[in-house]
Amino acid sequence: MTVTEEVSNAVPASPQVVLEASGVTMRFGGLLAVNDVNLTVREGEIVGLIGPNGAGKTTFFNCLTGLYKPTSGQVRFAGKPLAPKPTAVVKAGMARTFQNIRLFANMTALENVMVGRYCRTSAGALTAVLRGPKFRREERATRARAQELLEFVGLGKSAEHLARNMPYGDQRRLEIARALATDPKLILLDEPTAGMNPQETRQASDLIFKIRDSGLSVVVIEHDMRFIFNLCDRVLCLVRGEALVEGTPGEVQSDPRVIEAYIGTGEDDDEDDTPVTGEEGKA
Ligand SMILES: Nc1ncnc2c1ncn2[C@@H]1O[C@H](COP(=O)(O)OP(=O)(O)OP(=O)(O)O)[C@@H](O)[C@H]1O
Repeated sequence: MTVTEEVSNAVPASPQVVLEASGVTMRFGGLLAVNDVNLTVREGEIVGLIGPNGAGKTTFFNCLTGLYKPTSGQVRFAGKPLAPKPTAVVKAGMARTFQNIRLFANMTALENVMVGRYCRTSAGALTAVLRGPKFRREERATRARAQELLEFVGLGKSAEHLARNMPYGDQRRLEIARALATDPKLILLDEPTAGMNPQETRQASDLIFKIRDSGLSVVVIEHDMRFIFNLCDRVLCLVRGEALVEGTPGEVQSDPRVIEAYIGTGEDDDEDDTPVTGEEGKA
């Protein structure tokens, strides 16, 4: 067999596992908010986390990102156990946004992104106070990178706008830019389209594809089913803290247990979040 034949017959290497959560459980007193949930995220994947209100999605996110120390279970990131501390999680290469916007309202868009960048700069407190050459060099680089990220998310022209004066959809993009400033390998987005109009939602979807194409993995919580099923490679549905179904969007959206979980809550009464089936889901 020639070398060429050997190469062409080789099984393509499967993408590396970035995040591995096993048996994650979180109790609040007598309430079991997350029960023995597993999740694997590979390089370049977009994974959706769905479930009715109170299913445990945000609690699970908080366990993954070090805000909560799970009652039991383990989170491994890039092959290593992850300390349940937000700073360690960010340093390891995981960034997130929150369900409610958490920007520095009285800072400009550029300054907000620069704050995200500081976890990757090395100037200590003394250097910062003395404002020596090293500090000034790093500050210039931080500013340039922040501007680059604003352009990436489509906010290049808003750099000097105060965060509080920006339209809602732009504030959400700004949060994403700030999270990207930490140089993550994986970004977790908690309801990135909440409160957005259909045009902003489409733009959010394009932005997430662009983030994935730049080499990151993405985990996203959303109630908007069309958004999730058109975006994700894989979807995990949580119900009452437990993993109900995990699979491709096609598998999850047609699973009767998922449909029942949503209809049972009456959540789709006035929101457009009924699981959609077949071609209906392909916007
Ligand atoms: N800090 C906390 N202390 C006590 N109970 C909590 C806490 N955080 C969440 N819970 C409870 O845990 C359960 C899961 O809540 P969680 O916010 O994770 O659900 P969710 O799926 O993100 O819901 P939603 O879609 O409404 O945001 C709920 O019953 C909630 O009331």
